[in-house]
Amino acid sequence: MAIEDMLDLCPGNITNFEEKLRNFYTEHIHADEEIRYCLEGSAYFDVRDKDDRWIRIWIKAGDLIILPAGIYHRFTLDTGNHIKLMRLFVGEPVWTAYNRPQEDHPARKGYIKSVTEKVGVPLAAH
Ligand SMILES: CSCCC(=O)C(=O)O
Repeated sequence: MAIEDMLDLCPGNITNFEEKLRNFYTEHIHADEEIRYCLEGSAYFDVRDKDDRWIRIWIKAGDLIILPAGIYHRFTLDTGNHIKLMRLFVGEPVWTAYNRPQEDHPARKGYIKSVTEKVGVPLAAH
């Protein structure tokens, strides 16, 4: 069963806006895929490359982003200070964030395993 909700993120629109943004920008993983469709505005999702350097992804209206369970990431608004996102879930919505380090979390282990299998060599993957 697929479920969706809407997040309209801008100052004044959300209770505890600053705290939410601080949490989104703290590096973390989720136990499920993070699926987001951008309807308005823009923002950044950051993920890590294999050398643990940040890769910044700028998403804008019409973009869909899917982050696999267990991948370290963070999120922030850009200077437009607004994004409207559809959050899509497979099954019950789960958005619990587990802050880094999470090397023993099952989702993290699963992510490392899948990346290692795809690349064909063991990776200290991020
Ligand atoms: C505003 S959606 C992206 C932020 C995030 O990573 C989360 O939902 O935990």
